Amino acid sequence: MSRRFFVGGNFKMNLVVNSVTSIVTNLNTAQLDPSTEVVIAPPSLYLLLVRQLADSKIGVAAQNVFDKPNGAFTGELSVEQLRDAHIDWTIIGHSERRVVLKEDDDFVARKTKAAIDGGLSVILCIGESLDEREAERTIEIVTRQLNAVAECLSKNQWTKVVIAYEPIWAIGTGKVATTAQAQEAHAAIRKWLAEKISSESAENTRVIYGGSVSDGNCKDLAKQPDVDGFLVGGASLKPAFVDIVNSRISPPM
Ligand SMILES: O=C[C@H](O)COP(=O)(O)O
Repeated sequence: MSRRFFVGGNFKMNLVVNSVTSIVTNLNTAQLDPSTEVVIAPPSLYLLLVRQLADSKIGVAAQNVFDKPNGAFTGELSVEQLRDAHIDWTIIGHSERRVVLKEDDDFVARKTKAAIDGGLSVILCIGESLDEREAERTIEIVTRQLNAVAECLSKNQWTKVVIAYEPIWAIGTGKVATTAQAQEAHAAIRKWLAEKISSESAENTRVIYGGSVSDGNCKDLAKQPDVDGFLVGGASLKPAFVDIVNSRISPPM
């Protein structure tokens, strides 16, 4: 399999200068599986600091970006500003922004296009609510979310996207999807890539899982054939993050 395992740490609206410095310093000195791509997403206030502190092997992501190039958009950051700060990644469409800040599929798609056109790589978050899962609408919902982005992107741009499948009911709840639930959704997303985008994209676009990933459940999830990594929230603030990055290597005897 040619897809490089990917582990993102989404710090969300947590940490202050001292704690963010200590987390990044610890990551710099930790033994991280070199075959795993690691990208951390601090609050925007700390992007410059984290980019300066973090070892070059650790990628840095914004948690969001705006779809306009510049202008009177109070509180927003542009793609150009992120690039200027040597930030190569952004998360887009996290459910906390979709639900709390009412970002719809079209806005998420426009931001994804602006980010990729401007040279960023994107961690594109999709996922269903508990009601939607119970109504067996998971595939319908993630397909709708992906179709909106597919309307905006050219087929070859999907290599710049990491799709993060994050069932909303599993985020921050301690209620992780079972390995079977995760694999089923990921396989459906890969099928969508094959049918809607290209066989090349189905082969190369990474589909990662997010939602209560911990050092206790990551190994089994990582064994699933269509799980190419994780987007980690709460556990990315803890030493357990290193174990999640290293989830595909056995602990020393
Ligand atoms: O972006 C990360 C996800 O929202 C998962 O968060 P969590 O690991 O705290 O459940």
